[in-house]
Amino acid sequence: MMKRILLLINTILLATGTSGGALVMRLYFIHGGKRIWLSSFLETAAFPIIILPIIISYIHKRRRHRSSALISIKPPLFLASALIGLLTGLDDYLYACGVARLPVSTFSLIQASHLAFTAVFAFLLVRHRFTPYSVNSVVLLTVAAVVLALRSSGDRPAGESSRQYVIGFVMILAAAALYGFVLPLMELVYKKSRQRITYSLVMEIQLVLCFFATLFCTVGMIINNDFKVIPREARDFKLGETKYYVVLVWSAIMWQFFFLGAIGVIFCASSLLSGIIIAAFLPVTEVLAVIVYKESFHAEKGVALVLSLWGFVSYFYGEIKQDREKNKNRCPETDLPQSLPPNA
Ligand SMILES: Nc1ncnc2[nH]cnc12
Repeated sequence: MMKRILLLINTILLATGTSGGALVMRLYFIHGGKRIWLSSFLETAAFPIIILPIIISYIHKRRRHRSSALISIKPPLFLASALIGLLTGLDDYLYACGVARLPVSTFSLIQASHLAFTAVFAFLLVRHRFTPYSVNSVVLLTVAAVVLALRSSGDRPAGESSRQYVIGFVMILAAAALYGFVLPLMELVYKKSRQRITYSLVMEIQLVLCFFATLFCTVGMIINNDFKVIPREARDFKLGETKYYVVLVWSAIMWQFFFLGAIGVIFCASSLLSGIIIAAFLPVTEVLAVIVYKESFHAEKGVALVLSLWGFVSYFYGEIKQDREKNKNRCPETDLPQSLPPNA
């Protein structure tokens, strides 16, 4: 029961973060923001906010066991999280390059390949067992993103050279592949860990991961002089100086939700489900962009939204069905030996 509540909370965090983060990042670029390293830095820079829930969880633990430590992460898990953090830092940079350079539709198409990469790596790294429902869900979500991208022809942003466009394309594809690798890698780390993984340990992992990703992007910002440019960029920001800083702060908070949600969903369910939620909320982001940024609405966005909701529901229906069958098999009256796992 507790795991179900945690799954719900983390799904909400991931969904809010994936849509909100992308929308706020786009707001930054639309209104005159240009710094790619700064944007990637913001993806993980709000990591100190995670210290608060870690302390709350520690106070709870102390009530039950006087000997509990504030930080329980051991060196092997720390090292693995640090390594995944560095990969995430690189991924953040690639992702920000794509968001800055590509029109939304092309970006969506390539983002969709993210789910395919996650599915392949989940199979290779953690031997994820697919059910007809999860396969159906992956296919529907991929089709949804392709539909979204059908309008991409000829919508290269004004003033952008084709070389810049190709660079953006390659960068976002690399980000999709890398993040499609990182999610199952995290699942593998949970599986192989000698330490028992609890949710408070997941938050510690998030802290270490985001610290190293931020460190990676800080180096990029220093080399590119981003820190010095911030006051000037704020003065020139089309929405005004104060709003510039508000946008930066909200971007950091939204992305923190995204990353905690992603590794939290892996803890409660699987890396594939994280990928499915990210893909399912892609059309939601597009429809929200129509509402809040008055971007043009076309039928493809509506169709993509319906397909992705269908894919999302299909996945959960399969899970619920599998759960029910498992429970039925445990029931004494139907106590026949089951040689085949449900939905195999
Ligand atoms: N760094 C990132 N942030 C948000 N979404 C992503 N998808 C792939 N990489 C990502």
